[in-house]
Parts: sequence; structure tokens; C-alpha cells
Amino acid sequence: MAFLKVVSLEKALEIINSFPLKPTIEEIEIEEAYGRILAEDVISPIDVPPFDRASVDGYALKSQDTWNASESNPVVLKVIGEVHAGEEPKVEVSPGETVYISTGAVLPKGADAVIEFEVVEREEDKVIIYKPVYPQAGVMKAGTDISKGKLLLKIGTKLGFKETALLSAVGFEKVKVFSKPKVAIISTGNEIILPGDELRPGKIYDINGRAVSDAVKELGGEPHFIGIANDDRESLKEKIIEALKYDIIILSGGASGGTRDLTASIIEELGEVKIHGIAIQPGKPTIIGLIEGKPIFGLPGYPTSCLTNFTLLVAPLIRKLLGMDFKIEYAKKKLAHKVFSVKGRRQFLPVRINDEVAQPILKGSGAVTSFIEADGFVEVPENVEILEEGEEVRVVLFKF
Ligand SMILES: Nc1nc2c(c(=O)[nH]1)N[C@H]1C(S)=C(S)[C@@H](COP(=O)(O)OP(=O)(O)OC[C@H]3O[C@@H](n4cnc5c(N)ncnc54)[C@H](O)[C@@H]3O)O[C@H]1N2
Ligand code: MOO
Repeated sequence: MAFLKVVSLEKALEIINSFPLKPTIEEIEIEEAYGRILAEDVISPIDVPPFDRASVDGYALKSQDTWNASESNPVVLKVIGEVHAGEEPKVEVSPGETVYISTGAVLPKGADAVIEFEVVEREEDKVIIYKPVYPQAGVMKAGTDISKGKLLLKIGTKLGFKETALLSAVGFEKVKVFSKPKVAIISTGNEIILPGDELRPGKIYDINGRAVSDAVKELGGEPHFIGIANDDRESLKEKIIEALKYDIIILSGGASGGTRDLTASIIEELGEVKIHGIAIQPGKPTIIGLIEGKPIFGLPGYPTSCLTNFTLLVAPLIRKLLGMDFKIEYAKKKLAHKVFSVKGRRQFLPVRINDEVAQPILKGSGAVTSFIEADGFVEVPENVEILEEGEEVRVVLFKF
């Protein structure tokens, strides 16, 4: 067992990245595609619109017939039929002729423009036109919106309503996406209760179960909350065994006291502890192991510490399973004011971002509002004791 042998964040990430998990792909119905991550490039199989289409209600004609039309010298065309949306035109327009057409209908052969009905006069089977109509006026040509063979969406795109609309426009019934990583979540501690339970002395409501579940969801994963394990071997072991049917297991709490050893010893009994301590703050007592090929993370109990470590250690793995790069995303910001730090441990402090400025939230990891009010957390390198106001800093964003 790698008992309390503290490793660097880089080493921890290297170990996590080496875990035997790979992205898997599935084909799903378009109705289920919202929020999923594309596992293929999408090329348009058709032209949109698929045919030259009237974009106004009016008369389809040969534009050349109208070029000499004016108020004093109108052109008269003969109406030879009608074509409505959804129909195949049965008529062809010859010189001197026109066809009544509705918006969205196929432009009949021979015609190259449509004039709105409001600007012409209709007399029985005649239409009187007082101005020239330009070629393609009132027409949307086939493929001008989307052309067949065009790359529409790239692999890795998160499908929002615009993307699903695009898939619908080209007739996709099914689409290939990365399978959602299934993540089991267990909160630990005798003091933790669920909303709805009675708040007896010494008890507190579970925050990590909710926050981690929804962060997993926001990343594109599928959370499975297993429940709260008491600080006893049987309760914890039972919950961990139950969690093994999922891809990744996340525990929170019990990191610093005796329960920590309990977690480590259960992981060691069922699999292997790979990391027991990381040289970061928060997160020093973090445990990471592998049971039956499933990564298991023991994150700190303080919600702010738990979510910081989730973002640093677990989010890159979930992203990797969704076809993205395994890496922490940093943004460069300027520090709003001087910050003192402890030398020797890399620190991550919650910050609020206003424009390009990172404003530290100095409430400590014990406060849940530290992370709720934060947009990310600033990295204070291990060899730095003071960060000056206005200094450029690296910020990990709470953005999944
Ligand atoms: N003597 C020392 N005490 C502590 C140290 C230390 O080095 N020496 N480290 C502190 C740091 S840093 C952290 S982080 C915590 C680590 O705590 P654990 O991971 O063991 O977690 P717990 O003790 O179970 O919980 C800490 C705190 O968070 C609350 N908590 C736990 N789970 C949840 C949850 N699901 N929802 C809401 N709140 C939760 C728990 O009740 C505690 O108040 O230890 C420090 N102590
Ligand atoms: O390790 Mo605690 O997680 O420093 O806040």
C-alpha cells in the first residue's frame, strides 16, 4: 500500500491517466442526443433546402419576361396552374406564363424567380406585373442553406438545441455519441444526513453527494448516488461493493481521521491503493485506488476541498472518457490583491472572476459558500509565499 507517501499533483494525474478506462461510443436516437458529446464528424448527406424553393407566396415566372415591365408599360403573364408546399410541380413555365406558388413549394421547371402576390394585379387567368423581377428573387436555391457533403459538426461537440436542430435539418435519426461515464458517489460520516431528515444535534446536511452528482452531470457523465456510509467498516465496504458496478467511484469525507485508514484498508482489501496523499492544499489526504479496474477516489469532506479536488483529479478523467483531452484547463487572470501562502504545498484558493481579475474568497475550506461563490480557484505554486496584487496567476475554472 502506498501509505501516506505524498505525491505531486503531476504524478497523481499521470497515475489517474494510466487507469485502464477508455471512451466508448454508442448510437442513440436524436431525441436522446441533447447534452451528449458527438463521437463522429457529421457531414451533411443532403442539400438544404433539397430543392429550389419559393421563399414568398406569389407567382413563379421567367425573370427575363419582366425586364421591360414598368408602371406605364406592365407585362401580362398567363397563369397556367398552381403549386403548393409538399407537392411535386406538374407544370413547366414557358415564356409568357406564370404559376401561382406558395412559400416553401418547389419552383417549377422553367421559372427562375417568384414575385409576391401583393405587388401584382390578378385578373382571372392573367397577372399584371409593373416592375422587373431579378433572377432568383423570391427563391432559395437548393443547397444554399446547407450543402451536401459539408462538415456540419465536429467530433467532441456538445449537442445543444442548435446542434440537434442542425442534425434534424439533414435528417439524422440517430447519432454516435460517447457513452456517459457512470460515476458512483458515496458520502461518508456519521454526521451526514439527507435533506428531509431531521436535523438532530451534531448532524449536517449532505452537500458533497448533491454537488458531485450534479458536477458529474454537468460534465456529461451519469451520476449514481449510492448513499451515505457511516464511519464503520461494514457500512463503507457494503457501499463500495455496491458502487463497483459503475465506471468510477467517488467517496467524500473521512479523509483526515480514522475513517481515512478505514477507506484505505477497504480499498487495499478489495483492490489497490495507488495514492495516499497529494502535495496540494486542499486535498493532501486524498486517496486514489483501483478495484477491479475501477478508479476509486477518496476526496476530502469539506465541500470546497471536495469540489476543488473533484475538478483537479476526477474531471479530467471524465472528460477523457468523453473523448476529450486529459488535462486541467487553466485560464490566466490578474490577482485582485496580495495573497500569503504556505511554502512547500501547492495551494488552490477559491476566487471570483470579474473581467480579467481574480478576487480571492478568503473564508477557508470549511465554508460551503467558498466554492458556491467561486468561479474557479487560483493556483499558488509550492515555492511561493506571497502573490502580489496585479500578478498574473493561473486559475482553474469551475466550468464543466
Ligand atoms: N488535526 C487535523 N485536523 C484536520 C486536518 C489536519 O491536517 N489535522 N485537516 C483538515 C483538512 S485540510 C480537511 S480537508 C479535513 C479533512 O476532512 P476529512 O476528509 O476527513 O473529512 P471529514 O472529517 O469527514 O469532514 C470534514 C468536514 O466536512 C464535513 N463534510 C464531510 N462530508 C460532507 C458532506 N457530504 N456534505 C457536507 N459536509 C461534509 C464534515 O462534517 C466536516 O465538518 O480535515 C481537517 N481537519
Ligand atoms: O486537505 Mo484539506 O482538503 O486541505 O482542505
